[in-house]
Amino acid sequence: MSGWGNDTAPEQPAAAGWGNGADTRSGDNGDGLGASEEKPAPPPLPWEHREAPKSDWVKKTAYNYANYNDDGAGAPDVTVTTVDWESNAQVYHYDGEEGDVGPVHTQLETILFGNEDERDPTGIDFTKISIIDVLQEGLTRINPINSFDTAGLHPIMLRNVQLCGYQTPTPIQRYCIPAVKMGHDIIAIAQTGSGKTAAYLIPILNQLMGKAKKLAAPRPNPVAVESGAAPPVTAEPLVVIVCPARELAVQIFNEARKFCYRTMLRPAVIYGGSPIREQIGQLQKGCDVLVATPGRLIDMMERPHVLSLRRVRYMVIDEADEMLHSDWEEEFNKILSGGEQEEGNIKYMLFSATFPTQVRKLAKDHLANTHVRIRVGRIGSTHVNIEQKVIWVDPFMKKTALLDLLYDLEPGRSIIFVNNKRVADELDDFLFNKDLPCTSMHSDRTQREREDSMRAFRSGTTPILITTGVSARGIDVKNVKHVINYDLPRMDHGGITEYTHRIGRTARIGHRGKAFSFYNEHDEAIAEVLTKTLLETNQDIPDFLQKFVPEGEDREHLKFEPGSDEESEAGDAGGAGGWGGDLATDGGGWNTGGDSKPAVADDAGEWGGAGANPSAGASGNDTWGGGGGFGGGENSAW
Ligand SMILES: Nc1ncnc2c1ncn2[C@@H]1O[C@H](COP(=O)(O)OP(=O)(O)OP(=O)(O)O)[C@@H](O)[C@H]1O
Repeated sequence: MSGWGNDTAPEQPAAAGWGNGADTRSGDNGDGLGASEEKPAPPPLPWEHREAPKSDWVKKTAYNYANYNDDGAGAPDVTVTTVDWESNAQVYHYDGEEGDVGPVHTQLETILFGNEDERDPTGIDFTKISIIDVLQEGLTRINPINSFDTAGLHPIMLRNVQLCGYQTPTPIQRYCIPAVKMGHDIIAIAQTGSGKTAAYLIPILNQLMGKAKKLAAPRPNPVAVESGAAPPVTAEPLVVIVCPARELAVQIFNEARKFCYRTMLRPAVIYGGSPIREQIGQLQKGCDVLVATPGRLIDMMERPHVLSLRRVRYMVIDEADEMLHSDWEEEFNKILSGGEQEEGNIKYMLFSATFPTQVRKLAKDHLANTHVRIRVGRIGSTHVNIEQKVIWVDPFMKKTALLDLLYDLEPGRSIIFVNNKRVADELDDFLFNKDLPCTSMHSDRTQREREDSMRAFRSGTTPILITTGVSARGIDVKNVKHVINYDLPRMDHGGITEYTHRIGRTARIGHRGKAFSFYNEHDEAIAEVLTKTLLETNQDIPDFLQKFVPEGEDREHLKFEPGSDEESEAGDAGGAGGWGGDLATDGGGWNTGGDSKPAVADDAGEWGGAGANPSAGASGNDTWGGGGGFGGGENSAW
């Protein structure tokens, strides 16, 4: 077995995959898993007989239930080596007496930013991330920054950016940093792994540098509260960041810890599943930047002595399309009205990699008329650095195929997505019994198990993570080399949007990665939009998807129709000037790269290079795109 789905020049038939449907899907090029004339389909070996090659996967590690006894509920004879909750991670403690900027704390600096020699991001391929078209709409045009050095950042913020190892702003950062400075509400849409978190954290925190004392509630040094020398305070954050998943909240909190370093701003995170009293304890030491999942946020809002939103200046909704979903509507409205502030007092920022039309319309209702909308690439597009393979695997062959794939791949962090919790448990057992170093996570697990699982995956102790969609969005783990869709997302459960988020766990910020998806006749519903998604970044189209390849003009200018799960803007494409679904043809907006081809264009040069001139492509026409785009006019999709 030499490779998986390594198929093919277009004129050659594509790899067939694992299955017994060789008659219709035969003729692979001999290096995939499927049937071919030279190499007939292997008989379905029972996986029990398969042995791991002497590969470099690390040794498997069993879950340590001794670590799990955090609430005193476990067996008394178990040695408890409690791992703390992520929400208790160390943050910079300013001393109010010291002014706006605190002194260096060498030990914490290493905890937050890692060892000095690990901070340099060399090895990242920045050329392909530069790309593409950046489109903006709104009453004001934003002049993008070209470097962090000239972005007008407070010296401490600039230092924190350098400590993170960021040398050049990503496209979304180039626009968001000045847009926040100008005081706009923002909707920002950019591909997975393109630095959206820093795109809001850096400018928002920068705006508050030096003003925290004036804006924040007076409060004692948090250390004094911790030691009991001062009474607890009510948390009155200036910034609230809401996101849909616990792991994501923790991750954003960890980013916020970095950018708050040596500032007066104190970050905290609250999320469901972990002891509320611990999180209340954190809030009562004071909090300026609060990261939260919606349920826990509302819970805390109902305890006015613990949390008040009356001072909030910035509200960020991360993974905004998910958050604006009808399931969250009630929570969302409660959160938005929780500050009871005068209109205009709070700046709203919505971020995501995907943003179906319907949800964007809803989003617009919450924002000021002066908001700006920025998008990098087609909404919901996948990144060109991800090599995507779709492999035919009959349902009963999935385990065998997975095993083969894992044995065949170069060992490295891999995420396996499944569609239900039972399958996640089952695969975890199955792979573990095959001596593969795996862990798993889903929403039925306790929060302790979820955190342990993520920690083990992040650290590389268990480089294989099996999970449901709970981890599809936002999770940023370095060096995820492979994503495997053991099950493709169903159209009624996220569809192509979920696919985009799932595979976006690899190839982040200029790295490369591979995404494999097992496909069979049950996945036909997603086939058409999946095929177009593959075509968009010039991926190989296997035989069994060939019938979904659009023809002629439609092939040249791929249209992502509304009504598909990943909504596009057919209505406003083709010159209407909105957020066109077809970057190659729509005249809307302007691009930074001087090249109006979509993300596959690889010739856009360095970040911030050719794109320095924001009027390039605008044709000096104020009504960008020829009608309705500018200012969200009537023809706009908004
Ligand atoms: N300017 C930069 N230079 C180098 N690395 C960066 C830069 N900005 C962000 N990063 C890093 O890129 C990674 C991805 O960023 P982030 O998680 O914010 O992506 P995202 O756009 O929010 O992705 P997703 O849509 O999947 O949530 C993070 O590890 C972050 O630290």
